[in-house]
Amino acid sequence: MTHHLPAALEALTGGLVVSVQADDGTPVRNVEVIAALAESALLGGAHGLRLNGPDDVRRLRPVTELPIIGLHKVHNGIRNVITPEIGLAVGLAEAGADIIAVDATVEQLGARFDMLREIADATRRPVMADVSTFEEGVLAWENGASVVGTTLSGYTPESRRAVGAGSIDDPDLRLVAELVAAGIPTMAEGRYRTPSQVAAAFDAGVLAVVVGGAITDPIAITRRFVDLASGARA
Ligand SMILES: CC(=O)N[C@H](C=O)[C@@H](O)[C@H](O)[C@H](O)COP(=O)(O)O
Repeated sequence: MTHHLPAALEALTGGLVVSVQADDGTPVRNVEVIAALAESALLGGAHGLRLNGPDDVRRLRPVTELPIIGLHKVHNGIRNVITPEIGLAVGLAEAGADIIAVDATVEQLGARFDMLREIADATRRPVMADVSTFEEGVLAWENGASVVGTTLSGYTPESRRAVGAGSIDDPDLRLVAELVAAGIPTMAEGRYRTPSQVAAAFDAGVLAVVVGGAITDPIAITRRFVDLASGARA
């Protein structure tokens, strides 16, 4: 395995990446609104952005030289799958993404983990493998991923079993620790909601942490406060 850390990942090391995404049909799902949120994140000191779809990547590319992780979500009827086709990955690279995020779950790839290396070769970009379990992280690392993200823990049948008694509301810091212990460059992503959770991931030795909804989803943020309002608790 030839594994050097690509420049775009060097640039993210020790940093916070802000994921700016919105579901179709929500008021935030507008390229200019996404751009405003992303630019705000950059003003706040984000070290990079994670963006869904070539339109958003293309809109933000001239705004920053910091790394952009691009992904292309496709709904498979049950959940969003992340960049399931090589053509979608190439589209993200052409739009200006520095790193391509790919769904690297057994649920999605089955035995086709070599697709990760094909995407890296076709795009000439490092691949971030979004995994849900430790085993998937190892497979992804052995098949050409440059970094592994804990993004999909809790979103596949395999990972829901593994999380078991742990709260599905919390980030999967156990998976983070396992990947780091195996010497795999790791991005902590998925359900990081508080600064202390982010600090815990850095303490565990991750390369970077990705925070999404806690910063960029006003609907989810509002809901969390509303749930604590006395009227809702009655
Ligand atoms: C599961 C899935 O499709 N995750 C997506 C991956 O890009 C995004 O919807 C998440 O917002 C992102 O991973 C950041 O996570 P959080 O928003 O929990 O901080």
